[in-house]
Amino acid sequence: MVPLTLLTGFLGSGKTTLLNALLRDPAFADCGVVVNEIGAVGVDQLLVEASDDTTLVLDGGCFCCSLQDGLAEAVGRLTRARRDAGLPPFRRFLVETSGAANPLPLLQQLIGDPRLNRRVLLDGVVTLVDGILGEASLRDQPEAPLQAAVADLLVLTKSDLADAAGLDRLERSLAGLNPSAARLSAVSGDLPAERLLGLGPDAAGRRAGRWLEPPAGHPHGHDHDHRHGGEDAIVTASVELPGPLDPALLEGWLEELMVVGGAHLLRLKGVLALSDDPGRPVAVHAVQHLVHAPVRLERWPDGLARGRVTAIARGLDRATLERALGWLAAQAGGA
Ligand SMILES: Nc1nc2c(ncn2[C@@H]2O[C@H](COP(=O)(O)OP(=O)(O)OP(=O)(O)O)[C@@H](O)[C@H]2O)c(=O)[nH]1
Repeated sequence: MVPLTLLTGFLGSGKTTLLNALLRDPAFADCGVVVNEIGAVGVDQLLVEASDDTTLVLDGGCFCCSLQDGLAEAVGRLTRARRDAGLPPFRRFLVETSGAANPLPLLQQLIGDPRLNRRVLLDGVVTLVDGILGEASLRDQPEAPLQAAVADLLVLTKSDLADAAGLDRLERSLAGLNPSAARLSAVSGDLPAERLLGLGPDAAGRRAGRWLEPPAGHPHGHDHDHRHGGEDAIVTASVELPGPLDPALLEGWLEELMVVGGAHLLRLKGVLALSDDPGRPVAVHAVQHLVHAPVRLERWPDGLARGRVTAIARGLDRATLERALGWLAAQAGGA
């Protein structure tokens, strides 16, 4: 399985700038690149500094609407072209979404489309947030809070131009929208490329702790009222699971959650012990109605001593989400 990093973020937030910086780093050698942008002419193709046989620009629409098969086809085409050219296989894929994209359909494709999930494994969603315009985008643009809510890593850009008070407000908004994502600042794509690797739960279990950062200094279940206030607010909840869970019980709980809250669930992530093999926890991952097959880890990840599940939803009452997670925690001997 080839790890795939999804780079998203609102228009002009610095995605192509970061992409180019990453492609110059040895950590991203042998990387296939897919760029999606809306518009008749692929401007970003001119901007992405990579050779033609590693990069594909899809400019006929957006992954989340008219180009629904686009990513699967692009990954397949790049892989075949690489093989036909006698080059070593790609070690990673980087996918840059269009700035106006809703990332949920793309995440669903990565989980549910066999043409993708047999070939690539999501190794993290990296969302860029403009240090100057980010707060306004989160408030005024429906896609921006979705992009932030599904991130594994949030990168604040343009801190060289933004004022400290504004950045602080933005940090707090982001912590509320997505308390379990790590946050970094980058100026013109300048960040340690290594920090973007291993953002998904790898089978060795070393890095799943990164995938599921503990909610950092922010109250659990915080409501966020970015534009979609009231019924459409983004809510989060996170629980610890001290003991193992019965596998059938977890399965039943996930099924029930999908029925009750699937349409509202932006992302559910968890690392937890099952009673059949508590020393080798499983990583669970769901986006809306789609649940990824649990990934069995070889050991407990660094930085994670007990199970944890985090959920982010939109348009679901916070108490309902907390109740659902609380019930699961209680089955695992938690509060
Ligand atoms: N000062 C400053 N400028 C930046 C930074 N990051 C990106 N930029 C500039 O911001 C502008 C937009 O950056 P891009 O990398 O094209 O942003 P994008 O997210 O790919 O844009 P779209 O493809 O239109 O969504 C460019 O002029 C960049 O040079 C930063 O950290 N500081």
